[in-house]
Order: sequence, then C-alpha cells, then structure tokens
Amino acid sequence: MSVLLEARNIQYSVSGHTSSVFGSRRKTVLQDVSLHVAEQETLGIVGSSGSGKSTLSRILTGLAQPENGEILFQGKDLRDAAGQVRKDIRPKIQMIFQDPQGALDPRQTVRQIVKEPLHQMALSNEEKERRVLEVLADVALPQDGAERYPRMFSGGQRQRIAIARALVTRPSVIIADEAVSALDVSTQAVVLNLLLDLQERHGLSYIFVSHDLAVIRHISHRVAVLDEGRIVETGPTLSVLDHPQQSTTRDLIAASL
Ligand SMILES: Nc1ncnc2c1ncn2[C@@H]1O[C@H](COP(=O)(O)OP(=O)(O)OP(=O)(O)O)[C@@H](O)[C@H]1O
Repeated sequence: MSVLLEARNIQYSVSGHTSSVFGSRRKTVLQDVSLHVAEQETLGIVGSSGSGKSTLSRILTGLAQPENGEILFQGKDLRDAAGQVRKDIRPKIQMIFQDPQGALDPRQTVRQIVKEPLHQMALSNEEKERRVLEVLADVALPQDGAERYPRMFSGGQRQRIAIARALVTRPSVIIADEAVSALDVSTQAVVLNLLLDLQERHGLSYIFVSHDLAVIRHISHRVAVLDEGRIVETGPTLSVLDHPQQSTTRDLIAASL
C-alpha cells in the first residue's frame, strides 16, 4: 500500500506563562513527531489527556502550522505546494470533531452545513446539490433531512451529518478527533461500523484519534502512542495493545480496563 499522508519531524510549541525575569517561555506540545497513513488504512493515535493528540490532528489537517517539520500528501509538501496544487489537495484531507453539536452551526440547515466545504471548489451549483444528496444517502440520513436543523437530530445522527460534510469533497483521508467519544456505546458501534463501511466503499484512509482503546482496537490497523508530545510506540494495533513495549502504553491499557 502506498503512503498517502505523512508527517515528518513535526515540532510545535505554544507560549507558556510570562515571567518578568525570564520573559516568555514556550511549552513544547509536539516533539519530532513522524507518522504516516497508507491508502485505505486506519492509523489510530492514542495518548493520555494533554499528550498532544488534538494539536497533531489540527496540524495534519492544516488548521495549525508546525514550527518545524513537513506534512506530505502523496509525497507533496503542503508548505511548498503552489496555490492551485494546495487548493486541489486541501479538499482531500477532511476532519471530523468530537462534538457534533458544537461543530454544526445551529442556524444552518443540514443542506447548508453539508454543502459548505464545496464553496471553495469549482463545481456547478447543480453538481454541489447532487453531491449533498449523495452523501446524505451515503451516511443513511433521509433526504428530507436536508431542510431540517441539527437540533432536530439525535447525537448519532448529528455525527452522521458531520461525516457527510467531511465526505462531500470526496476526500482521500479523514482525520477523526475523538469522533465517537460523545456518543453512548451502542451509537458508537453504529457510527464506527458506518466509518468502516465508508472506508471500504470509498477507499478512504483514516487517522483516528481516541483515548478509548476499545474504539482503536475496533477500527485501526496500526496505532501510534503519544506521550508528552512524542510518539513512544507504534505498530500493528493488536501487537501494540496485546504486547505493549512501553510503560506509557501499559498505563493506557491499565487505565482502560
Ligand atoms: N493554544 C494553546 N495554548 C496553550 N496551551 C496549549 C495550546 N494548544 C495546546 N496546548 C497545550 O498542549 C498540550 C496538548 O494539548 P492537546 O489538546 O493537543 O492534547 P490532547 O492529547 O488532545 O488532550 P485531550 O485528550 O485532553 O484533548 C496541553 O498541555 C495543552 O494545554
């Protein structure tokens, strides 16, 4: 399988507290993080709270810029990519967040929400409308749902709306940051199985960020363990979770039992 999205030696810090004596100190959030996901593969990213998972997701989707390091899509460095290439690549990388309630504008109809990522794309309005209906069917939401508002749907359905919005640009990779964490366990299973089904039908890759090892076990082919901004262990999911080599991984497993 060929590599689709790759992060190389990512470094990221934020300004910490300011001291009148020492000036502003920076806090390292990610240190020398390298990872990749292949076509049609799911890479799980696990780590305790504050280990840097969300920051890494934001960098992978281009919502935050690393201080050092590269993000490559099909071998192209996104920083070097010229305007049009960047414009072509961006729709190929989409994101789903934890909280569908917060991520969906309550004043917009489902049609407007799902259509929004297409604004940047040179498509006719007819094609955009066609795609909206196509992805609503893809995530098994009724087409008459298009005129309704997010509050009229259950938590699981709202996450389907968020998935439809991510799919509408026909991405190659979706970064899911705690995408099922806000859902109850049975709804989690339904949404995870939908994601697996979409992966098979559309040949998608996922980078799936979660603190929940049961979720990671269910969906990921490989897993990377983050600890204080560094990847401390990576490998096939079952070998990492059943035969952890690092104390961080053992602690995460113990905490999940
Ligand atoms: N803009 C920022 N300003 C200050 N600190 C930040 C900022 N962004 C991230 N951090 C810090 O970086 C660290 C990593 O945060 P991040 O949200 O990426 O971790 P996480 O693993 O996703 O945590 P959680 O599972 O709790 O969401 C935390 O200590 C956080 O406080």
